[in-house]
Amino acid sequence: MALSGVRVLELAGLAPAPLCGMILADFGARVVRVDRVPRSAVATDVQARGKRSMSLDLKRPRGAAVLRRLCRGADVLLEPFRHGVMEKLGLGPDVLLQENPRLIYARLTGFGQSGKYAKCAGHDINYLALSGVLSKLGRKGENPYAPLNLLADFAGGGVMCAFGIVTALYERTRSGKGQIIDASMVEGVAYLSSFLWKSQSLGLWNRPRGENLLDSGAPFCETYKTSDGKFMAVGALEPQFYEQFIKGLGLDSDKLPSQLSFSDWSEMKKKFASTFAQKTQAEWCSIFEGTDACVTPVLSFDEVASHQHNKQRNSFIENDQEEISPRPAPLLSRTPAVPSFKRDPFIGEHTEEILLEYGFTKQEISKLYSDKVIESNKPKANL
Ligand SMILES: C[C@H](CCC[C@@H](C)[C@H]1CC[C@H]2[C@@H]3[C@H](O)C[C@@H]4C[C@H](O)CC[C@]4(C)[C@H]3C[C@H](O)[C@]12C)C(=O)SCCNC(=O)CCNC(=O)[C@H](O)C(C)(C)COP(=O)(O)OP(=O)(O)OC[C@H]1O[C@@H](n2cnc3c(N)ncnc32)[C@H](O)[C@@H]1OP(=O)(O)O
Repeated sequence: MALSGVRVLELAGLAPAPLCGMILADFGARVVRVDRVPRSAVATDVQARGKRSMSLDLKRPRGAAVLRRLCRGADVLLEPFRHGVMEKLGLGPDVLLQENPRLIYARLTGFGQSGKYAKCAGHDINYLALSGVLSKLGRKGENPYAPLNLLADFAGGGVMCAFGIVTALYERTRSGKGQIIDASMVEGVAYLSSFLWKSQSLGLWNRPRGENLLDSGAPFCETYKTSDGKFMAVGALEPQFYEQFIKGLGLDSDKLPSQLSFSDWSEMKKKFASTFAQKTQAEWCSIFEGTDACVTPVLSFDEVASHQHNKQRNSFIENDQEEISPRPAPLLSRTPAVPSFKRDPFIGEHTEEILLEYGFTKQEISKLYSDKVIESNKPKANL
């Protein structure tokens, strides 16, 4: 796999860093999640595919010293705390990079390592708001609306940070040097929205929120309810595709306002809505199948893995616990990601094997156990 041999230490965090670590693991990195000494062995990290877990108390000076030693043998450290937490633990980048100049020290936060909000708590919606992007999201006449925590946490955070790490790893092959990655989710999601910024002069966003071409304003870029209570998604933007969409609906384009007649959009939506309401989702699927009308069913999580197209591409996988999840993307032709099919690790399940792997002796490990600096949670065998 592309990242085989890369050793990553991921300090346990909420949502974005776990995704970042999972992406690296899917593509072959050996990812260790460093958990706290737990109250329970069951982790809340649901994005732990392919990771191992060790349990380490970083608040104890000897725990921090263990992490320093681990970092000497690692390629990447991924930390998800607000600015200042690592420095307070004596684990700031100046310390760790001095001990291992090849280390890539990735800091994944909401507000970044500087600026007046650097030490403030926050979540996806706050970062999205500060990036300007939230102001663009929402339906006409309604308040801005955050689409789950997908944009800032995952796209602008986890994925962008993974990109930074891979870029730094590539650069290190030339310079031999590590570096610090300051991955701010505000900036990550703002960068992701470059198209919005750079297309302003095209007049795409002149109208209020929810009244533009791509923000649920246009009747040909919308979802519609079908007679069986399901939905169809329409993205018939270009005139040639719009023509096919109108044809599929069984409407006469000569009797409709022109596609880009903004003032008629809300009437056109009503017309399309009443048309879609006359047939089931399956009926609309068979009408639009094989056309360029850009009309697709809105699938539920229950339906998505068995949809013919997704099945043909094996886009979803099932692990040994019969849990279905998306296959890692994108597909690399020679060195594709090979996700683990095993269950997620318990907190501290691999503490001992990881420490041995990083050069600790059995005696050192026993002392750390007895001093409660580390903990182990081996699953009991089912005999
Ligand atoms: C929208 C998303 C968030 C979604 C999260 C949900 C998935 C979960 C939120 C609530 C959960 C539920 C709830 O807990 C109740 C149930 C509990 C049950 O166990 C499970 C079911 C629950 C229903 C549970 C289910 C789910 O888990 C929830 C629904 C996001 O936006 S995520 C993005 C958040 N932002 C960032 O990541 C940006 C960077 N980070 C930060 O800004 C802060 O970390 C953050 C997120 C604001 C948290 O601040 P906090 O004060 O808690 O932490 P920090 O200041 O960063 O400091 C960390 C401290 O911890 C110490 N520490 C770290 N590791 C160790 C260690 N190994 N040993 C010892 N100590 C450690 C560290 O030293 C810091 O200590 P100090 O505070 O003393 O400096």
